Amino acid sequence: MTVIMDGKKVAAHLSEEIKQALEVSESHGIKPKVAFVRIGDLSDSISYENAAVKRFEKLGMDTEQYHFPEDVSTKVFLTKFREINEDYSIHGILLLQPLPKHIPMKRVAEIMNSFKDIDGMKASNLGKVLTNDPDRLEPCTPAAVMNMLDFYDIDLKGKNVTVVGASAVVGKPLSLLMMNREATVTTCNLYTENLVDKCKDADVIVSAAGAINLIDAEHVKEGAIVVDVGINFTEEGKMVGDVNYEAVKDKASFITPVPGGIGAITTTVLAYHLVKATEHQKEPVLFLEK
Ligand SMILES: Nc1nc2c(c(=O)[nH]1)N[C@@H](CN(C=O)c1ccc(C(=O)N[C@@H](CCC(=O)O)C(=O)O)cc1)CN2
Repeated sequence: MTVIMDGKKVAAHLSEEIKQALEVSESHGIKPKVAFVRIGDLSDSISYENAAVKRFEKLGMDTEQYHFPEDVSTKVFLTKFREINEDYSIHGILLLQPLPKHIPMKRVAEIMNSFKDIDGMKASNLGKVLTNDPDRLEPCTPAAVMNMLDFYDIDLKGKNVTVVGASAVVGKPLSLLMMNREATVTTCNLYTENLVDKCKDADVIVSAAGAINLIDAEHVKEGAIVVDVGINFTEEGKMVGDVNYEAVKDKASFITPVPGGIGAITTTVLAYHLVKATEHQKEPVLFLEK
């Protein structure tokens, strides 16, 4: 019998922890506030931002949205981004990705204070994923995958994991998080030759490549755990993942649906990171460190 992993249940569990932490913050007179920063109007970014705003408001957190036109100059954008970063009333920043090609991600990341980096995009936070330093803010989507596996008591130690997708926001940090749990990880991308061969012996397959129906029954061994991180929209506007869910679901022992799987946890992890970020910023000495 396949277990359908329920992202809403995991998000509800995490929300309870957030509510308790918010009570503590509020007792110190602090209300966490997030800034969403988006350049351009990519539909993926808009959907993510809208979903996140809804989640934060539901949890009673303050939000502020900053939108820039696609052709904003680097100078204008970096000046404004610096101001947002230096605003003491803002405890966390989510920069919607991808950025337009002319905006240098490296410079934006350098400006961002590491304690406001609630999606773990800075090299300093990603480095802590590599060294397995627990005092970090990690990218939210990989963290959501780990939350899901933990909630269902899935131990990765010794497991063969194939991660499909090697982006800096999902695939690469997720591979590291799983290696930190002593899994044997193979990281693939859309150009990997013989993807079926890389997947068909895996105990766990995670797809985060952003390609509809990339993972089909032939990729999945009987009893494998299948985690679908893809968020894609069909021409009819329906949200679907990377996995051909109907073809795979009876072969898998555990599977995440889309919607209602990893995507349903990600924005709650983001809110959890905002609470953590706010905690750090109560300590002025820590906050001054970059
Ligand atoms: N800084 C970042 N920007 C972006 C990221 C990211 O991880 N960091 N990822 C994408 C995410 N994305 C589309 O590509 C996307 C994610 C989530 C949603 C959404 O509607 N989520 C819903 C629930 C969905 C579900 O149940 O699966 C929610 O959270 O309520 C839309 C798009 C974009 N940019």
